[in-house]
Amino acid sequence: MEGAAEMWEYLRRGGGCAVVDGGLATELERHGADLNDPLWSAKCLLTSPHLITKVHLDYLKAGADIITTASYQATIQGFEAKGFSSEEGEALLLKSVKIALEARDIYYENCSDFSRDGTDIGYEGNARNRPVLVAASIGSYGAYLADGSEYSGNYGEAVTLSVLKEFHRRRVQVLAQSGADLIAFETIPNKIEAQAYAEIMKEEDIKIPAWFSFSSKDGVNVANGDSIFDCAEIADSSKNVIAMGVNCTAPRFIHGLIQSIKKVIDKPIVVYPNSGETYDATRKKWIKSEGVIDEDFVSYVSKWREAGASIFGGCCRTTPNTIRAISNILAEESVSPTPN
Ligand SMILES: C[S+](C)CC[C@H](N)C(=O)O
Ligand SMILES: N[C@@H](CCS)C(=O)O
Ligand SMILES: [Zn+2]
Repeated sequence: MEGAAEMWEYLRRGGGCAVVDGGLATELERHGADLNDPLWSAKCLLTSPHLITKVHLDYLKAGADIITTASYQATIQGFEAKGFSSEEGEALLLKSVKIALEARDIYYENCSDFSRDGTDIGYEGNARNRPVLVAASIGSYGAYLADGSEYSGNYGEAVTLSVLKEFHRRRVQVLAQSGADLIAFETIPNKIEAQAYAEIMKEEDIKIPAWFSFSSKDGVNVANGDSIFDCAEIADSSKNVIAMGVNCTAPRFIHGLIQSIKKVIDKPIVVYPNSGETYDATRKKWIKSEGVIDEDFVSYVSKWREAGASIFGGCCRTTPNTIRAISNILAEESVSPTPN
């Protein structure tokens, strides 16, 4: 896949849309992983890679077309803080992609076993006429800080554009050569970090495409208050960016954000909200938001599609059940979108 045109074609082959997986860390925790660690879900790369494989497979079986790797909070700097060398850190980044690629192979193999002898082994949703994509996750600098800053985007004045570029550069280079199909820059809380990613991809002549996905706390701006229109312009002008959208944001904010993004870009729009709960970074726990009810957001997916989004999934506190429900709703609708 090279540019947004190929992404549109990929979507067309799936009836106009695609399904991303749901919360990876959420599922790792549900299966017993303790993520109370600065590496958060990336800790499982060290302690329980088999669980990561299982979660990828569960999402593929639930109908995900795109799976995201366990590298959200995997940074070379974070691994170094644990005593690893930079080479070992790079190897762990590559390991996150290898696990996802292997899960995809297992899934394909089981799908073809299913069609060969007709035995139902639980691999539903396998009537695909396009490949599963592996998206290498890159969490923001705020994710590395491990204090919930990906929901504030306030990094302080010392964290300039060039600081962010040097922080992210090597990880982008390593993941671009990992065998992943694309890079998912996730939970971006401000404009400067999107700018840093766009400049790195240009300067390093990154050959794989990427999506930019932002976090928001109000449905109007991105998390730190920067304009979503400005962020969309950065995404629009980067050749590598094949989709842009919003993740780990409360479902009630998604509709308005899609409408804003749609005003600026012609590229596919990706949305994968969280459950609407709030993250307590001190206790590393999710807390029910008071006074606001985010009903089960799966019922909003058709409206989001009408508003112009075409890639749907879930983020923190969503599960394979969420993804199965989204996949079923989209399969029922299946009409081709047109670029705006
Ligand atoms: C998307 S948040 C829930 C990831 C975890 C956070 N960066 C932390 O380390 O607490
Ligand atoms: N891909 C990450 C995003 C966290 S905001 C996860 O699902 O755990
Ligand atoms: Zn999330």
